[in-house]
Amino acid sequence: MELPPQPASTRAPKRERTQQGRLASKSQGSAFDQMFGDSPYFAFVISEAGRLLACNAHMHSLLGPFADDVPAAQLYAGWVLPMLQSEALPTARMRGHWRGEVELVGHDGSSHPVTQTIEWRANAQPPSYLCLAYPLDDYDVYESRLRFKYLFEAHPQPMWVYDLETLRFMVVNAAAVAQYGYTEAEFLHMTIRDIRPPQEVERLEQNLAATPRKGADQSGAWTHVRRDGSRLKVDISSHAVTLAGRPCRLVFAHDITERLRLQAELQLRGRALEASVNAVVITQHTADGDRVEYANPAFSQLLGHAPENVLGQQLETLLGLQANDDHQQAVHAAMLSHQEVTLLLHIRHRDGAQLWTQMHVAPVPATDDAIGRHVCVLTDMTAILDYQAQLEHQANHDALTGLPNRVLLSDRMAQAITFSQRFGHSLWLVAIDLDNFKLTNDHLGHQAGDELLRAVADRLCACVNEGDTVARLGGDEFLLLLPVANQRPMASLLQLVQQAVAAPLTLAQQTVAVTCSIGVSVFPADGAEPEQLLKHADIAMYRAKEAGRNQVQFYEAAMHARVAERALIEAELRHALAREELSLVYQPKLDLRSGAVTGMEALLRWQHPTLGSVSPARFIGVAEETGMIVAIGRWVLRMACTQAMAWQQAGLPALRVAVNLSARQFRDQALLEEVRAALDDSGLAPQYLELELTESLMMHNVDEAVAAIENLKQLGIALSIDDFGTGYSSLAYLKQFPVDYLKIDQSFTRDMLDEPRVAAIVRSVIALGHSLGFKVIAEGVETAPQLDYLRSNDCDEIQGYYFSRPLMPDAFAALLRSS
Ligand SMILES: Nc1nc2c(ncn2[C@@H]2O[C@H](COP(=O)(O)O[C@H]3[C@@H](O)[C@H](n4cnc5c(=O)[nH]c(N)nc54)O[C@@H]3COP(=O)(O)O)[C@@H](O)[C@H]2O)c(=O)[nH]1
Repeated sequence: MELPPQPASTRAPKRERTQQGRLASKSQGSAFDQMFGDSPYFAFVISEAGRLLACNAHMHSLLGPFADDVPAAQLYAGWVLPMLQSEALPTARMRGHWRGEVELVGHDGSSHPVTQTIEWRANAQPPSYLCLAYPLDDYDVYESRLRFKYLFEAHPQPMWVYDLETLRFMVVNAAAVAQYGYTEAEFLHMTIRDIRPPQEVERLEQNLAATPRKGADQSGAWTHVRRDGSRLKVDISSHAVTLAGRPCRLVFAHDITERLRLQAELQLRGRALEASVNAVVITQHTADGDRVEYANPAFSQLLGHAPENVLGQQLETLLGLQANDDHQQAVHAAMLSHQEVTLLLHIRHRDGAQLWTQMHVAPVPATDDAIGRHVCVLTDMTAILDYQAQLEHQANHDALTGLPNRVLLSDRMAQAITFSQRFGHSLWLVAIDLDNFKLTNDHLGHQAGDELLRAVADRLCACVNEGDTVARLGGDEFLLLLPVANQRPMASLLQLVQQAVAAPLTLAQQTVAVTCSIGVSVFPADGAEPEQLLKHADIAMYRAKEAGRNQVQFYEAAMHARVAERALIEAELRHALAREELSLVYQPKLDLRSGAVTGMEALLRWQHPTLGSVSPARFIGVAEETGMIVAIGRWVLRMACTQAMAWQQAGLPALRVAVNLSARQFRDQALLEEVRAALDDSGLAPQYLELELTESLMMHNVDEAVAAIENLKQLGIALSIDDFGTGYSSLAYLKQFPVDYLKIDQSFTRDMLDEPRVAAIVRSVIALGHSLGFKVIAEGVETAPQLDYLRSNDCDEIQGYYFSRPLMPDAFAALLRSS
């Protein structure tokens, strides 16, 4: 019920009273007029909202006039209003009626103590309170005041009346005593200034100055001080009353300290929600889903919806969840679960972008069991999950080619083995290693090498089916994991892989073709464990390399022994130089026309304490692959020069010593300097040193080989092409090499008398060598017919067991002396 200011005390003109009478008739009908129109009592009707709906003529003439829609509060003295609000109307509403003494006031300020009954008429149109009041006699007044005193005293709301002129407290109730800590007696010696802090006194004075003597009801928030000095915030409502004939004000002081504290706290929490970087949304459960009741700015920002478009919307729609997909169902279940649930959701931004969010759903406890509201906190996990996915990808994939790496391959192998076991299929592991990749890398640069590896990766992927795995294990090693079901044509697949890898490509403006060596192990025949299968595929691949590269080898148990031997050789060879287990033997070369010894080839020997004499065929390849050949070759070069010089110094004929140069040595940047140093340190004149280079070594990168050979040649040494005929030589290139000798490979010498085709090759090589200005020497000459054939076909020199096996230095010196 409102407490509006009381209107000025003026009587209404007759016309208004008539209108007011009509107000009563309109609202309540003639029944009200018939019953109460002429009554000497006050009869009136109050609406539910506290407005005067009708009144009888007695009331209108004595207290009115009343305008339309008058607040009922205007009919009563100020002190009555709290009782009316807190007791009279609620009791009438609850029990049907209420009876008590109140004070009605006329517009002229006249006071009318009355006994009033209030009846709640729920069925009236509109539902309303019917109020009947009749004046009190003196005893009634005394009794009424007594009742008021009790009500005042016992009321839980702190109240007092103060004198408007002296500002002294005239009466205070027990609740005020409790709220402020003063005794009643203390209060009665105080003024209302005494409960104000100094800074509020001026405001009080201004307020009092503005308060008319019998002025309006007032309200406002004030700070008061208790007896102990502590402060409290109070909501004051003050009403003009007359006590002991003096103008006073009745004051209600409602302590709102706690309410303000809670408000401030709520404001703070509200601010925290608004400022939160996490999206917070409150939903209300309805028959058609959970609808947004509140959403903080972070929620709008997360999903790209304008804040005003979010309220009232279905949460699942805003999250962009598809009906009945897993995430939508998870949200739905969480909302019905009555529990706090945390979900990881794939949601959709308004622009369609997919986002990963963690959504914590907390139900807000409702008074009954019904599902009410939920507070949902959404944390954007997109960046962290993307980062995790990136890390996971990096951990499982090769950075250069993007192919699965060894880690992911292990996983896939384990899965594939399980799958193959379950369905009775076999599984092929195909280890692929590029042939001479190192050469490409060194000659064309790492960038070109990387490009080659990427191209090979793409080509391998193009060869296989979905469900196969192409992995890169590092360097130039690739692996295919191929489940074999339904008579898959594996032979043609391997052929396809070989062809795909070997197809020419342009790298660093050069056309390059790289072959590969392939090793295959098969599950379950070659092993049941991933590691074992990998190892066996690897062994087969090494076998393919050993067997001349560019071929496919399937794993066989016997290969294992070869691998073990290779590992042993490698381990022991590392110490061979330091332990002085290496030595050189020398095999003479003869001029076919004169029969004179023209020179000798230095050949390496390894005498191991337990392995015995280890043939170069067993260890040169290992030395080459591991890079040990560089140090060993340097030693051979120095030793051969020193020995040749020693023989010269010993008075033996000055002969040229030939030293084999491996591919690794040839590519070594320090080679030129090492040859120069070997000559300088030994004192051997350059024309007495010959380097034997293999054909394949020279043809790999012709331009670089030509440049390197020219540099060596400028030292004044001789050069020969070893094993000629076993590789591929372009005649166009051959012309460019400033070499001295072509050396016919011993396999041709061996077969030339038995195979006319080989004999024809030998004859062509001799002719070719001569046409290019080279001398031709045949190695591996073991018989007189071989020697005769070579001589009759104009070969220049020979080397072989027919004349001499490779000899120890002393034996070689003896041979020289005797020849
Ligand atoms: N990079 C280096 N390679 C070297 C060095 N020393 C040797 N080798 C290479 O090892 C391969 C095997 O050499 P080896 O066992 O010494 O065999 C050589 C001769 O003993 C053998 N030979 C000579 N005459 C005959 C014969 O009439 N019949 C026959 N069956 N074999 C014979 O031929 C090998 C010489 O070959 P080549 O070098 O091609 O002239 C071999 O490839 C060596 O090159 C070294 O220090 N560094």
